[in-house]
Amino acid sequence: MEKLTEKEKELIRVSWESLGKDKVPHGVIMFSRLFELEPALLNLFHYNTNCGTIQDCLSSPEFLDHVTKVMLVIDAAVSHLDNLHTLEDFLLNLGKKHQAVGVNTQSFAVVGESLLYMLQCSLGQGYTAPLRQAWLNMYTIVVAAMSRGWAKNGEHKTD
Ligand code: HEM
Repeated sequence: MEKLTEKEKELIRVSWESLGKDKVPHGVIMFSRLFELEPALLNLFHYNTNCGTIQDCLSSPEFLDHVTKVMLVIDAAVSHLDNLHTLEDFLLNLGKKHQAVGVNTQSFAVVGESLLYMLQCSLGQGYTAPLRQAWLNMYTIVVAAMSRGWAKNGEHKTD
C-alpha cells in the first residue's frame, strides 16, 4: 500500500473535521454530482422506494443510509491514515460486494471525482491544490484495495 506524507495526512484530517459532525449533507452533494456524471448508476439502487429520478433517490431513507455508509468508510480511512493497511480486508470485502451489486471499477474513479467536487463546494477557499492532491492520494489507496476485492470476486464467478 502506498503511503501518505505527514503533511497530506494533516491536510486530510483538518479538512474532514472542518466539514462538521454530520457528514451526510456533504455525502448528498457528492452523490448528486456522481449521478450527474453517471446517471446509469441510479439503476443499481434497487430499493423499494422509486428511484426513478435523482431527486426521488436522494431523498429516500435507504439511499441516505448508503450515503451514511460511504461517509463512514471515508471517516474510517481518515481515522486510520497512519495504518491504512489495517482496513485492507474490510476494503477487499467492500469491493467484492460492489462487484456483486453491479458497480464497475471505472465508477469508483467517478466517485473520486465527485468526492473532490464535494470538497471544493464545502471547503471553498480551503480547497487548495495540495489539499486536492492529498485527498486524491488517499482515495486512490482506498479504491485500489476495493478494486482488488472487486477483481477477486469477478475471478471467482468465472471459475
Ligand atoms: C459507484 C458508486 C456506488 C454505488 C452505485 C454503490 C451501490 C451500493 C449498493 C447497491 C449497495 C447495497 C445496498 C446498500 O447497502 O445500500 C452498497 C453497499 C455499500 N456501499 Fe456502495 N456503492 C457505491 C460506492 C460506494 C463507495 C465509494 C463506498 C465507500 C467508500 C461504498 C460503501 C458501501 C457500504 C459500506 C455498503 C454496505 C456493504 C455491506 O452491506 O456490508 N459504496 N453500495
